[in-house]
Amino acid sequence: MKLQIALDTCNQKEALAILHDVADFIDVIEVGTPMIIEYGMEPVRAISKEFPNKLVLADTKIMDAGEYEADIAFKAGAQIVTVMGITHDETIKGAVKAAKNGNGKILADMMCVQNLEERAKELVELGVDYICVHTAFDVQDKQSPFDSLSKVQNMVGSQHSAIAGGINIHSVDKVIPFKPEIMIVGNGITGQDDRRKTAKMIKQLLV
Ligand SMILES: O=C([C@H](O)CO)[C@H](O)[C@H](O)COP(=O)(O)O
Repeated sequence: MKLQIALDTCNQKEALAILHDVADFIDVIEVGTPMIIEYGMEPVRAISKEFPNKLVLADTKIMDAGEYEADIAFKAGAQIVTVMGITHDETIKGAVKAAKNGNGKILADMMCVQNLEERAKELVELGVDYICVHTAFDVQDKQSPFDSLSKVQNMVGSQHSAIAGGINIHSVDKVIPFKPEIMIVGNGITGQDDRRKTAKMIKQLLV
């Protein structure tokens, strides 16, 4: 199980400082969507250069122009790029093509997908590597991603599954029994007073 840190609401300097603090316990570094909206691919370039031994994920949440947009992120140094699972198959196929050309992987974000199991199966058949059940920031006070994880795993297996959305040290135990390939934690690490200690504790729970 890989631990992915989501860097959402920081600038590049802050992101690098957080990463130097916690990198020992992190497998995948996510340059989050808010960061990409504010700074483009620059943090992806800088972080992949600074941490060549970590996987870097660009949370582009691609909805259209799959090949063109995914290609931009792979060329900037990302090894994993995200696309919205709800979008057109043509967009998914384009992103998968860019991943093949860039020797990278695609993670599909299942936010807003209603037919979760059916769509997860289709996406893996289209060549998507990871299916991520995800509770959006904006609805985390009333929803959680935990129940969706087993549904996805029943269709595509744990090796293709990922989970995100409000996970923290107190809720990790709801994820561990399912052993998804990637568990994503944003504010549950970045928003803590002692980020290094929190990241270490979470990572220790995963192995
Ligand atoms: O993808 C995310 C969100 O949609 C904002 O772009 C977050 O990176 C993801 O939810 C993980 O962050 P936390 O919910 O703070 O753990």
